Amino acid sequence: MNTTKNERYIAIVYFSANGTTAAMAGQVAEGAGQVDGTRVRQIAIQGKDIVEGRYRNPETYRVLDQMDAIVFGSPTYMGGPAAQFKAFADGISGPRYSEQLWRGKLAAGLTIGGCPNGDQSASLSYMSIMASQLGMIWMNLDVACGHHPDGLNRLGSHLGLTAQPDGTDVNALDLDTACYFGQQLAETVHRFKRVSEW
Ligand SMILES: Cc1cc2nc3c(=O)[nH]c(=O)nc-3n(C[C@H](O)[C@H](O)[C@H](O)COP(=O)(O)O)c2cc1C
Repeated sequence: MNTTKNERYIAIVYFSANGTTAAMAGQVAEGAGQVDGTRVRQIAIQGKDIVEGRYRNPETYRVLDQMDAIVFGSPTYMGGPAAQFKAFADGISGPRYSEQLWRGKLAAGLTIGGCPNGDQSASLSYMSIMASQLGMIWMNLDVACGHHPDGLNRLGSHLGLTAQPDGTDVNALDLDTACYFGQQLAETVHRFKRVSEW
């Protein structure tokens, strides 16, 4: 990957079976891409890359090595991240853990569940613990529920993004929240880099 000094790189790596997590990932990418000098990659975790329960696509991890920030995404299944996401997470082990290769990168999480409180926070908790094991810096959602003029963060999640489908689509306010979050994340990445280079 060719990198440019002033550009910042964000990846959203997610699993989605039916497209709603993918729609949230797309909105995060949209928001992040609105910030000048930000390049965004979306990486879908594919079942075909999971062999004997472990994610085996080294290229995904190599791309993530280059990023300034990584957003982790999974639907909530049975009160936690989907098995496909966990297979990806377990595949991070090795030097990325033992040598903390992702130390100092920003991390964030997104999830979706069929219920307004479908224990989605358990998925976000898992992602934040995983990020802390890797030495990453967790980014929260800074919108007070019930106090945003446009109704963002209607589900009242601060640990990360949660969402709920409205029929087959994702609720429009949840998509707007994801777009806002992507923008905030990108701005934070640029701020962080400026401070660390100072
Ligand atoms: C096996 C399974 C378990 C699920 N468990 C939960 C759950 O614990 N909480 C919840 O709110 N929704 C749950 N759901 C609903 C999904 O999270 C929801 O349909 C989501 O939008 C799917 O994401 P996707 O469209 O990206 O595949 C479950 C769905 C499946 C298939």
